[in-house]
Amino acid sequence: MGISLLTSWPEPVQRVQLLAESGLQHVPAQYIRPPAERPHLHISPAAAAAAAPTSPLAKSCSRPQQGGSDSGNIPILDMEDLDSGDGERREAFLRDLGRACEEWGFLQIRNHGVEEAVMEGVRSTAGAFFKLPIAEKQVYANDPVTYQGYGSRLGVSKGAVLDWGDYYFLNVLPSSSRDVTKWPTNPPLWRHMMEEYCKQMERLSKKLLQAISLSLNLECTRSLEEAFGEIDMGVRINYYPPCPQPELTLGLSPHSDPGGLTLLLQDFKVAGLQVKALSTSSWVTIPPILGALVINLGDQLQILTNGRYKSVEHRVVANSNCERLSIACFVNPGNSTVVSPIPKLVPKNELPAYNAMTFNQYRSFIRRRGTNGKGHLDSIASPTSLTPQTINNQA
Ligand SMILES: O=C(O)CCC(=O)C(=O)O
Ligand SMILES: [Fe+2]
Repeated sequence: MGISLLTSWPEPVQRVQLLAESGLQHVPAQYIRPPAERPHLHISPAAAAAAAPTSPLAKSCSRPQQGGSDSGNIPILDMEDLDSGDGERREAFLRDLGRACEEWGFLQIRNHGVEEAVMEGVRSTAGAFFKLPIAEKQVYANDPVTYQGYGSRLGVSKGAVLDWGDYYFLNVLPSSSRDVTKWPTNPPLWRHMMEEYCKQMERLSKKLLQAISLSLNLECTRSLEEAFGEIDMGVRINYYPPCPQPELTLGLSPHSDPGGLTLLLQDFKVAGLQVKALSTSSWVTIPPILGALVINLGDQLQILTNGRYKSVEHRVVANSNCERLSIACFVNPGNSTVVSPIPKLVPKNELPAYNAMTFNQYRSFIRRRGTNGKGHLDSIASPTSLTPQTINNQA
């Protein structure tokens, strides 16, 4: 891992929103994925008709524009079952949670306690930022050292295929990691909404970590929180403009999230997020559900659980007629926390499946290389658990 950090992007940064707004009819070459990585969109004549400019946006956007299965069985859990005081409902919730973490690495939750007004507030102020004049947004342009601010690419590999999306990334916790100069002052409510949203997300993430600890039968409800150490939290607002040729590109390349737990507020009008089902390796769309949150496990939880719970590859498909906005809150182990499998989860007489590493080391590795499916996690699997294929992939 002896590659030094680049302090600026390897090529001039293009804002995808500007490209989209220029009215171009073809996706520029650097956004075109090799045929095997394209999303195989099947746009039916009916969907194409619905996409005509005169049709109501919400009608044509709510339908996923994709091939493969529609929603599969990505579990939807009701957090009231956890809080109800009814022992059986609680047990069933923990069992379903454990199964979701093992079989999908993804779930949706309802009745999670995050106020609707706060979700709506953060969504609308975050969206309003992207509508500001470009010069105002450029003041917050980010760099590949901290990633904080207004960005358009992940990773610094020169010549990499780019994603059809812009984003805004911020460190939120610990407070010492915040760069307040990167917190927009316009829209005026932006800071307040983000602060409130993140507070509620932090509370919810702790509750989820406790529930996940219980689902694993760990000694103590706080086992995972303790393994995380001081929580590191970041938030990324993803903005995907409409795309003239969504069948050639992706809004976000396949990746697993590097951290602990991701709490995602999807765009409730526009589908686009897809998960690579562990059972079939096919891409499954996560349907937007108003008021629900998508929860997914990151690589650090796969490491801590010695591979029992999974961080699963996901991607975002672009959309020909609708913009899409999502807000991902990444809850991670502390920067200097050394993460390795929890001993109780390593079978007797076996070596841990992953080598120990601080979260900071892991993250900087990914920030240099950009998204790479699950290749980063495979690369720290301990030699005993490497398959010939993963070894070849690392070469
Ligand atoms: O936009 C989405 O729905 C997913 C975003 C995502 O996977 C991420 O920000 O890591
Ligand atoms: Fe992600």
